[in-house]
Amino acid sequence: MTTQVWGEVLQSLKAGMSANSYKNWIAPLELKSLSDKVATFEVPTGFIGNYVQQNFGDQIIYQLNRHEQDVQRLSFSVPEKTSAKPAAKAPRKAQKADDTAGGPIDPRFTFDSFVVGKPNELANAAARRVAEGGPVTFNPLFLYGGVGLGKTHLMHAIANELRERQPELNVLYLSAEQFMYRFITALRERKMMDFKQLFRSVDVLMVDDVQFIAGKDSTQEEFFHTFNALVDANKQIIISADRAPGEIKDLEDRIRSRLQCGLVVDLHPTDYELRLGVLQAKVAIQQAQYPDLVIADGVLEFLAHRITTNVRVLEGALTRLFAFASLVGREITLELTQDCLSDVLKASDRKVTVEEIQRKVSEHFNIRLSDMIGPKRLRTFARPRQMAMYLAKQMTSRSLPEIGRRFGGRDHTTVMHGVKRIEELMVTDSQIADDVELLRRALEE
Ligand SMILES: Nc1ncnc2c1ncn2[C@@H]1O[C@H](COP(=O)(O)OP(=O)(O)OP(=O)(O)O)[C@@H](O)[C@H]1O
Repeated sequence: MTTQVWGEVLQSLKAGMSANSYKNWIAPLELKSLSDKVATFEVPTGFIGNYVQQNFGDQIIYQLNRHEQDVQRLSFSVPEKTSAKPAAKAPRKAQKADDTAGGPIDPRFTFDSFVVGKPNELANAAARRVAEGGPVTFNPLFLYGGVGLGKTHLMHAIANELRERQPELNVLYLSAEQFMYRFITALRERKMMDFKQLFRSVDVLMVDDVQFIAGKDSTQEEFFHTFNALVDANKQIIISADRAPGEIKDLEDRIRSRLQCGLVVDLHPTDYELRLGVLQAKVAIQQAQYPDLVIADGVLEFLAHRITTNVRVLEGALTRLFAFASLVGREITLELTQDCLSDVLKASDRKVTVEEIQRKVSEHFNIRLSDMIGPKRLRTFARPRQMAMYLAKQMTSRSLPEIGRRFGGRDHTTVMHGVKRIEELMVTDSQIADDVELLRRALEE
């Protein structure tokens, strides 16, 4: 397998998991060989190998096969030099653990670079309040929401702001996975006193993706003690998770109730305005890198409508688009966008089908579905039909001939004509523009 293919597999894996999981478990993998349907990786420690096998093994095999590699099993090996003589290495490791107890803070994740809209305004306000570093008013601050909606970004923004305002504060950010990893290492190396001391000496503790410790009894136990010690000492704790405390399964009740004691705020799924805002902000950053690139009108709006999954996917799509356009040296048009991002667009429009669009539009105009699809040319039917064709073109990745087939076997030129007609009317007739927007929103829900 070429490095390029492995690079693509890594990208696919990255898209399917949290940034922390990727960083902690997948990035350290070094593919050594691939033969007899076995992919062999070198890993820094046996623990990582076992962990990856149990938790990500199926995903890795699936993605390898998706990229045309015939793999049925994974094997992990630890290179000689790191596995040998653990006793001799112990002091160095302990030293390193102290230096890098937390994950690094990304300097790009600031409040300035965080775009605020209705879905995240409360979370943003709460995070800002904590970042002011005044007296602890709510403890913990519990941020939750779906994948890629900005939990990690907000936590890093708090850390960045606190470090600037009060550099003397000991701010520790780490993922729940890292917490567990440090805990297990401390147990194994009989360094529990160091571990406890380290975590009890912080002024602000941030633990990302806390749902990860659910079902892991001894880690939960240690987390509980750390949490209590810090709250008792009036130190700020900030926690994030992919769901509300009450919905995390296999979490001990005492931890759950502790987590609910402070302020619990959620990041809602993005809406169109927020997505567009994020895109505009990211474009400004990208254009600093590729100053010659031109982006055609309507491209950002198209992306904001079509990629509704989460901000990470949106951001990834834009980066890819810019890199592609700079390689081919062309303006970013709608066509180029559709070409370059066909897979992302396809994946994110699974939700809306042409049939749903037809149903919604016929309900909206109070006509029968059979009349929309049928041959009648009366404007009462033709206009809604054209609107449904337009929405199908915008909101799904179906080609014009495919759309035509779903509209009673019409030719692709008829669909093209319909789409154009609606585009023209949207400029001159505000009623049509409103109808389209209303329908689009209804379909996105
Ligand atoms: N409102 C926003 N404004 C600007 N960028 C954002 C916003 N929301 C998310 N992002 C960006 O999207 C990407 C994913 O966000 P982040 O890693 O914070 O998500 P998350 O909620 O922690 O996801 P996960 O559960 O996968 O860890 C980051 O690059 C982040 O900067």
